[in-house]
Amino acid sequence: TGSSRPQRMLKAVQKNATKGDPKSVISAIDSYCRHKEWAMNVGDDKGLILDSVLTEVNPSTALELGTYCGYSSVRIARLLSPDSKLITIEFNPAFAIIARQIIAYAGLQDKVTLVEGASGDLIPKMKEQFGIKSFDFVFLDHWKDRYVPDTKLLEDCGLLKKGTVLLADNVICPGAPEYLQYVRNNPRYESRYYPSNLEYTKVEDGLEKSVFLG
Ligand SMILES: Cc1cc(-c2n[nH]c(CCNC(=O)c3cc(-c4ccc(F)cc4)cc(O)c3O)n2)ccn1
Ligand SMILES: [Mg+2]
Repeated sequence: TGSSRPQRMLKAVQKNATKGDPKSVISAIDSYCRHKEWAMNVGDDKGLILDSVLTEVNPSTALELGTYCGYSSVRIARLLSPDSKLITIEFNPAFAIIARQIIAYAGLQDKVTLVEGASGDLIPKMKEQFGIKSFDFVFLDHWKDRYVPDTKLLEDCGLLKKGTVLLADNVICPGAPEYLQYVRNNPRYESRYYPSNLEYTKVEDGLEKSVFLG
């Protein structure tokens, strides 16, 4: 049995990036996925939009749904203030193993808590298990058909507060049409679409930013 795509991505980071340097980890992954083999990281184009929204929000507590190999965990954690934290949820143990190593290689393990499991099971445990009152920022990048149920779950668990920013990847490709419908027609959200392209391709995609109004 050969290596997996995530394992080859980790090898590329260990070969081409500098330990403790998040920027070099991001570039190593982007270069590998653009020139060697595609992978479902948010990527460098949408990554710039993610960076700008994060800089604007400057979250103390951030949640990521869908870690994959940790590319966006590194993008997010590198921009957090000293005492701020990121909790990231990954469903697939094979992805989680790689993500932990990539996050550690970037030197960001103290800012990131990776939790393995399904979003629907873990979101209701956030308060009791991680002492979270509410999230300032949520990056939705997991199964596209979970965007709506998990947003409703975050609301019902009291994990959103006035001003919480939700940023959703892939609203065009693979697409999250029900989610766009939900946040754009809901008076409790102020939404805006940021056009871009599917990671490492010319295919149209984009991010939807939605501010929870309380
Ligand atoms: C239920 C639950 C689930 C999770 C969870 N953890 N990891 C993920 C990964 C989800 N991501 C994607 O499927 C994804 C796909 C594409 C894509 C693929 C093929 C194409 F042809 C074009 C585009 C592009 C992307 O940018 C994506 O993000 N989900 C975590 C917790 N709980
Ligand atoms: Mg994505």
